[in-house]
Amino acid sequence: MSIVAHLPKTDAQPMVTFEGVTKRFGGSGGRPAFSALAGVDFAVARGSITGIIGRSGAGKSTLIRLVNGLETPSTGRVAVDGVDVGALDEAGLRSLRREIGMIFQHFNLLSSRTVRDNIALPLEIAGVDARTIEAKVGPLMDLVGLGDKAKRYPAELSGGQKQRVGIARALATEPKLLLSDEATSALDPETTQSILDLLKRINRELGLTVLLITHEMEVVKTIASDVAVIDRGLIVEQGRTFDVFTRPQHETTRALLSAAVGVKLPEWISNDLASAPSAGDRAFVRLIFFGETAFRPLTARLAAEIGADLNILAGAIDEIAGEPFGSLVVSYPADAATLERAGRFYRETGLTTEVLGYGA
Ligand SMILES: Nc1ncnc2c1ncn2[C@@H]1O[C@H](COP(=O)(O)OP(=O)(O)OP(=O)(O)O)[C@@H](O)[C@H]1O
Repeated sequence: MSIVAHLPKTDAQPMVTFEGVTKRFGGSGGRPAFSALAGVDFAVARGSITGIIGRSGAGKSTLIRLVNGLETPSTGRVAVDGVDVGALDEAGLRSLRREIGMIFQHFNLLSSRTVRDNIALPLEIAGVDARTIEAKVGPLMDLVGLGDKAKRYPAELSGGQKQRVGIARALATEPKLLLSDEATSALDPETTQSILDLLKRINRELGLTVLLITHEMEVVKTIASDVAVIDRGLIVEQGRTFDVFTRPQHETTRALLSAAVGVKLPEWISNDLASAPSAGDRAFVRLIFFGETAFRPLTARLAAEIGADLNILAGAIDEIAGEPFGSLVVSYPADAATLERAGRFYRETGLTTEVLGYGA
């Protein structure tokens, strides 16, 4: 066990840390090795809901399997609550896994067991006595809203109800960390929302840290306080969800988010835009409102600054990790005098803008 395990735990100590983690698969029998993780440094803050997003094959599942010791790093170190996962023996891994709950896309319930018995399973495996199990399972069923379904079998439940059983089962051993592997990907939008509400409530009320991997940007946008973007085995961007989603820096993040955040111009306009203005062109600009700017009447002032020739083409108000965020696409003449006036206005007001291009 690592020496870090003996240090006092503070809020500042992350729940999970990845330090220089690489993971290679294969490489035996003359086959080339494949590098699924290429050097990951990353921390999951205690009490956070942290999302990991990335395209298919980017390394999300590998990352999460390293946390509960289903995989071991080729190099580097993964620690959960200060404990080096790679240094644990079988008994150590068993006790670590009791402290980590996991929920899955396809729920992984045992079809021959009732709701109650599915939730009790991890406690039975841990050797907990029948009376304690009885005392724990009832409140767990109530917590996930299935108090009246104890004797039902998985086949009798909807997808959302099955995931609620999965969540109750994951919480049975009172874990400090919940890993979620695409837990809402098989659910419709309304059911997804109710499961996300439940995860948010569990995070808040039980203080449980949640690490989730997903290809659904909406999931991260709705509940994750923090996010990391993984691309070809590397974390290319990480930070508070609001910051990363409103000001994405990396090309992969921008591509993943393009449909999920703010507004887009219709393609028939955006396809024809040039990167520099020609005579008589208009500038197409996205204005982004957040924090203080979300509440100031800046559009009216911009119109006053630019004159009557301001077109509002698209707009949306959104919420990211509980914070309001608005975006507006406008166009105005791209002559030097107007561009200068608009630029001055953006500098003075601190408004965030993105020039989409120039066109007729
Ligand atoms: N056991 C394994 N043996 C060989 N290659 C593997 C193994 N596990 C994963 N890989 C490869 O590592 C890469 C990352 O896989 P991983 O499952 O972590 O990606 P992912 O981001 O979770 O993708 P998805 O969203 O499609 O599940 C993929 O190219 C995958 O084929």
